[in-house]
Amino acid sequence: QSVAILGAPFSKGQKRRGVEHGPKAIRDAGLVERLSNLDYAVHDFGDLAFKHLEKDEHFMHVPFPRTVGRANQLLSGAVSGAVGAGHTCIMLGGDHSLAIGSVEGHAQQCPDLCLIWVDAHADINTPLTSPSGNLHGQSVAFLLKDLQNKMPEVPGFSWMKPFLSARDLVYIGLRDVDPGEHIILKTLGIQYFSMRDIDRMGIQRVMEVTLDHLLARKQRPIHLSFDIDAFDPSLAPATGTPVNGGLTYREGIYVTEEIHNTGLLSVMDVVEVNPTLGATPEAVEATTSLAVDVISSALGQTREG
Ligand SMILES: N[C@@]1(C(=O)O)CN(C[C@@H]2CCCCN2)C[C@@H]1CCC[B-](O)(O)O
Ligand SMILES: [Mn+2]
Ligand SMILES: [Mn+2]
Ligand SMILES: [Mn+2]
Repeated sequence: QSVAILGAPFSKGQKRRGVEHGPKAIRDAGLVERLSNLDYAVHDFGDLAFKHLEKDEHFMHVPFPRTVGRANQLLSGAVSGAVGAGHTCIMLGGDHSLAIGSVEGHAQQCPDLCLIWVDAHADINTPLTSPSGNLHGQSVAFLLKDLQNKMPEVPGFSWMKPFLSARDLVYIGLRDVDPGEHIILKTLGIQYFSMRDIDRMGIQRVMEVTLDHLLARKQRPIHLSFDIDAFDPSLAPATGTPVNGGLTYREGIYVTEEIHNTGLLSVMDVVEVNPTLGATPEAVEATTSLAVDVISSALGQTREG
């Protein structure tokens, strides 16, 4: 059992400073020690070195398209290499635009992967529907074959093409979905469990239906893309787009325990931890230790010893 840690100190998928410090903050919260205690051989690959491209004009109202595209091209190669070397890979963000490269690199090794997106947001805007232009809110749209006819050619992304089918994706934790995203979710028939669904069904049933939807027909590798803002802001305040009414600690841990128990977790992203946005050091520490807890749980740390 070996795990690779990949730091991705990147922030240009959104406009707030500080999320590039996420990887260091999560490591400083004791990630390597916690995973070593779980009997993993831990390979910390350090942080990727992202170049900021000089000329990188907006595409429509989308900022830094070439910088984001190039960062994801680099990340894709790194994730592909780590998975190809037989590691379970933990990608530490950085903003959620990094999921483009993380999932794409994973799919190079595991083309039949399925994707579980844990997030307050759907991150499925296209450049045409996005209210902000920020690419961290468009990541999924770059991955889906089903959206190809709705996506313009964004400069910086010619190195990749969409590969994921809508049926191979499930969302958990949605509570702030833009109108354009809602239309896409409904049109593509994407399976999602909003916070309302969690209130109605309970997290146990949500995980049962999620894993049945994705794995009943065929067992295959899981990519878990975990946005820390899926948690209630009272638990994870140090993040860029907090939304009230999020996952409890126990719901989040149950999600990752169930995913661990499939034995199929292959890559996990933990993104949008922004240590500069905590009001106090305690708020930052709460957020970073929560990130370490969910990673540990996804990798087999149990509550029952
Ligand atoms: N859909 C969004 C986008 O900008 O595309 C708009 N939203 C912010 C907006 C604030 C006002 C009320 C409605 N929501 C952020 C989200 C992206 C989150 C990216 B993630 O990686 O944090 O999930
Ligand atoms: Mn601008
Ligand atoms: Mn997100
Ligand atoms: Mn989010």
